[in-house]
Amino acid sequence: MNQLFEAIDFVENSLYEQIISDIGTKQYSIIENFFSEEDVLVLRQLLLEKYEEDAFKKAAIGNRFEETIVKSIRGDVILWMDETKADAAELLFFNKINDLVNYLNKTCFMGILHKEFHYAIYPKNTFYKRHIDTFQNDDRRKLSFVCYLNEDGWLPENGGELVLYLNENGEEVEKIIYPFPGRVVIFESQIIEHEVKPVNTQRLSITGWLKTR
Ligand SMILES: O=C(O)CCC(=O)C(=O)O
Ligand SMILES: [Fe+2]
Repeated sequence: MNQLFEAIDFVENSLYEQIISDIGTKQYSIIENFFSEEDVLVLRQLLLEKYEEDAFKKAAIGNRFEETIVKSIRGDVILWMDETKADAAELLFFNKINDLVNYLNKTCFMGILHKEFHYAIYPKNTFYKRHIDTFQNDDRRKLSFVCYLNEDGWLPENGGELVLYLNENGEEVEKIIYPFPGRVVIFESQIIEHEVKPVNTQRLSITGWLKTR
């Protein structure tokens, strides 16, 4: 009986269906205005406040001794988000994410049980070299999620484009994505190599991963 209720309760969401179909066919999806202008404004304000509080740590891939190597790979500054301590603006963010996750689990049996998100700032002249988002011996990251919090009027000459390296019929193709505010990019963490090109102007975002187990 419960199952019957759930089936009747289910409302198809065309945006989520588009994401599912994109990921199924090309392993990535770009969604414009996943977050409204208002949402972006509030989240950007919050990110900048936290940055000023100096809460951000230099993004690190290894230990201190590897810092020079790290800098030559990635130059962003990150702060992990904590859903259990989320304020109103962050709750708004997590509510949208959770809604999407529930839909994916219900319709595609994706088995997403965990998630992790961090704010990121790329100061001028920083970048993130070509990489894949799964660590060795850890394949729990299923979908990568990036949401851009830049100001309106972000120009291509500001740099900082996300480049996805796609395989189309055996050929490598570069998909260039500008970090326009409100835009969200979702892609298969285990498959898609990507990089962030050098930025000429501070670049703001939230990045996260939807994980199994
Ligand atoms: O900010 C982006 O566009 C991508 C960031 C990224 O690749 C990462 O943090 O792993
Ligand atoms: Fe990445």
